[in-house]
Amino acid sequence: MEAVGVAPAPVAAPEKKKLLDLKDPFPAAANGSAKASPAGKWAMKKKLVGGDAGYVLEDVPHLTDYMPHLPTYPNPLQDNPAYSVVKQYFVNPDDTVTQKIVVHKTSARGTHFRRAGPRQRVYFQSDEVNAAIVTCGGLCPGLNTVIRELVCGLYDMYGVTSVVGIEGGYKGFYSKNTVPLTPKSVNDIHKRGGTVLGTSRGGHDTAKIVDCLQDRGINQVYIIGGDGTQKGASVIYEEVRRRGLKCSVVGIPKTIDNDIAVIDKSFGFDTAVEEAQRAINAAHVEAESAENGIGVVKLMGRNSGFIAMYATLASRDVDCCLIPESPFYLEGKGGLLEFIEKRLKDNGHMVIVVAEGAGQDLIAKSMNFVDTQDASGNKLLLDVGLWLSQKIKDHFKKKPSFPITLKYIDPTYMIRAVRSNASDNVYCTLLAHSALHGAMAGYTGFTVAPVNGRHAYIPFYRITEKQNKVVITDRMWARVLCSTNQPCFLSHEDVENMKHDDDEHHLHNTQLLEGESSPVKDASKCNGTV
Ligand SMILES: Nc1ncnc2c1ncn2[C@@H]1O[C@H](COP(=O)(O)OP(=O)(O)O)[C@@H](O)[C@H]1O
Ligand SMILES: O=P(O)(O)OC[C@H]1O[C@](O)(COP(=O)(O)O)[C@@H](O)[C@@H]1O
Ligand SMILES: [Mg+2]
Repeated sequence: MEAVGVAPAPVAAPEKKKLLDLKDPFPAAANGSAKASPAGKWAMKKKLVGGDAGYVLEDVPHLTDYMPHLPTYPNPLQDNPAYSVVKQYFVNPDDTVTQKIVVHKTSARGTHFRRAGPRQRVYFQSDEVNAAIVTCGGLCPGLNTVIRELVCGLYDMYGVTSVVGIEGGYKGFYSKNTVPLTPKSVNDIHKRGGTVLGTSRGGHDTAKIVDCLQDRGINQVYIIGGDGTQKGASVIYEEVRRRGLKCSVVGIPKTIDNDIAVIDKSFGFDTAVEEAQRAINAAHVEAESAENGIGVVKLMGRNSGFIAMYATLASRDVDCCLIPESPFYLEGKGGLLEFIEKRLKDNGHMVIVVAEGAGQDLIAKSMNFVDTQDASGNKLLLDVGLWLSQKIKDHFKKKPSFPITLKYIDPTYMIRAVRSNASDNVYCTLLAHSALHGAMAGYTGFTVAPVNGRHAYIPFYRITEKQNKVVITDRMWARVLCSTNQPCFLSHEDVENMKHDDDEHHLHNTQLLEGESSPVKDASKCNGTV
């Protein structure tokens, strides 16, 4: 393997591989010795390793990057009867996971991530570990399962008995006492929605959080949360490294919005989509039973319309799905109101699913609204469901010969407050295990998640640099348009511009190959119904 970049500086790598940490600015510091300069100056550098045929490993940091002489120990799992029957239980140190699995014979091998899983040697002795777990941001089905499996996994697989919970999100590090977590105390929590630790927005104070880690001797911290949380975890890692602490900082991605880049899908998303079906069914039953019945359902999805899109595809009762990524308009030819009228004339009823982040520009314009933010800096949204329902009612009021019955259903918090379903539970278990295997093996500054079905350790910057969005020039959105037969609200010119804007996104975030076009791209007829 050869290094990509400049001025490679060899370091003692975890698995005796010749990994090269490029431009590593971190001098090895004694454990606990804080330095004066701010963490920002030590911002995370990429750790890239090149190989044959365009292979690149975007590796994650390791404690030995800045503490090169750490001792290692045999992994206690090798004596665990549950795992002794597993052939090749430990992950081969050379295993990496490819970001793209659709390739041509001439394609470069491209970006890879380090494969998650247990290593033959670990960097912590069982009785040395003091682990902490925190949950941040909005609720999501499966949070309790991840907490449970971290606690039980550390106990059962690594004999770790010191695990504490941080209550109420990031601010809990410096404003609350910790709660001890044991397999007994977490035994049943996966059967409940929410998070037993509590959560919050805002309150991230890097210095105070790392002071807490240092004061309490916490040397593994598991941070469960969405894009905002992972940004917070990244700066905590930088500060931990700057202070030269032996502490693995591990991110576990959470959000029902499914807006986290690179990863296959975030946990709880499936459960939320399933729960959304109940609201859509209700809307459909109500709509079907009334004269010109319209059911409007608002679903979560601040910046990304994945829940609305998947719930629509799963249901097949939806006539129109509106998401933040696809602008729409109400009045005139090709507009939503014209479409509603036509669908009601054809079918006598209809269901509209709208993601909460859709149409925000339209509402703001009609209300002269000033932007406000939540404690984490997320833009507070206007209620598109109420607004849309009112606009539809106003429109049909002007047509007394066309009476409608509209029911607005807002199940927003219901779809994220439920317990996780069976498949999310299994997913959460694997996530937790992958996370703790990584920490025990000395990796740090990473997020764990499946990439093309294989769990991988992903550097924080790849998770936080952009949000995952529905690509409306991609095949999946075309499937929605096809199933609902709704207008795509775009002119030929819009589609052309979008093709250009989405090209980079396509090649980066989807399995499309250079030069390959998606059906909607080709369907530039898309200024009416597709
Ligand atoms: N850029 C950032 N740097 C540090 N901390 C952040 C950043 N953005 C958000 N956070 C913190 O992460 C936590 C969760 O963020 P939030 O956006 O509310 O939810 P989510 O993590 O689900 O996206 C909050 O406590 C917030 O203060
Ligand atoms: O009202 P809250 O708790 O701030 O949450 C609302 C937001 O939380 C979400 O469910 C998820 O957001 P996060 O991933 O940032 O937690 C969004 O869909 C929604 O806009
Ligand atoms: Mg977020």
